[in-house]
Amino acid sequence: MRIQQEQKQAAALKAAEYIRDNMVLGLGTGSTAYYLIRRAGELVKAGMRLQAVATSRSSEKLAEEFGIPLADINEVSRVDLTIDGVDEIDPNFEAVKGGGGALTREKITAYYSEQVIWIMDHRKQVSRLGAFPLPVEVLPFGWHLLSEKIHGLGYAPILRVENGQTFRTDNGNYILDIHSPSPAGYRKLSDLLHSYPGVVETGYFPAVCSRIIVADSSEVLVIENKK
Ligand SMILES: O=C[C@H](O)[C@H](O)[C@H](O)COP(=O)(O)O
Repeated sequence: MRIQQEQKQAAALKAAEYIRDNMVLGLGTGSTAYYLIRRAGELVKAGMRLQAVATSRSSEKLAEEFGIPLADINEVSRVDLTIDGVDEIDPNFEAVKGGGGALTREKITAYYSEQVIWIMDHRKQVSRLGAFPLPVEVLPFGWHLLSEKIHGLGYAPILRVENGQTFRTDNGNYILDIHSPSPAGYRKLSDLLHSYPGVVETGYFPAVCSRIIVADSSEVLVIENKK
């Protein structure tokens, strides 16, 4: 476990080398992004001028704790670089995100960022997406009918529960976690889900990253997305 945390930290520290003075920085969410936010705080303390936009309330709190100036995403004219974690990523840089429920804000921030770096320990790399269920953010209104509809298509959506309570995203919505019977099908499934009223966003991320940074027990690899 400790080794895994060290790998997350190593990937985050490498990614922090891409942060430049005066950047508007998108802060990801999760245990890997934690190390990045902490490092960004150190850079600010050392004199770097940064403005950050957070992909979740938890990352916003961390940014405050580490002294990183925050901006509302609706008040910035650009995001230069977003650094975030992933739950699974395949060799084509397609990813599943949203294990922490932050997928919608993460996707918006990633799409409008000049550059995106995904950081991870090597366990996140898979040959095909599918072992991690696809998180789907849905409106509470009508979620049950939507869930039945998805069930009727042959999937098994599970309403996310945390500490005995229905999980609520930072946007006040629910999460359905969907295991796919066809592991290669997350892109198709995501497109289909977008056609249903009540679906806010899915955790399937096309290859929007500029590069990924992967750490294992011996090295930290920077892999460029050349497409
Ligand atoms: O909603 C959460 C995010 O998508 C995270 O980036 C993802 O779950 C990875 O988190 P961690 O770095 O804790 O494994």
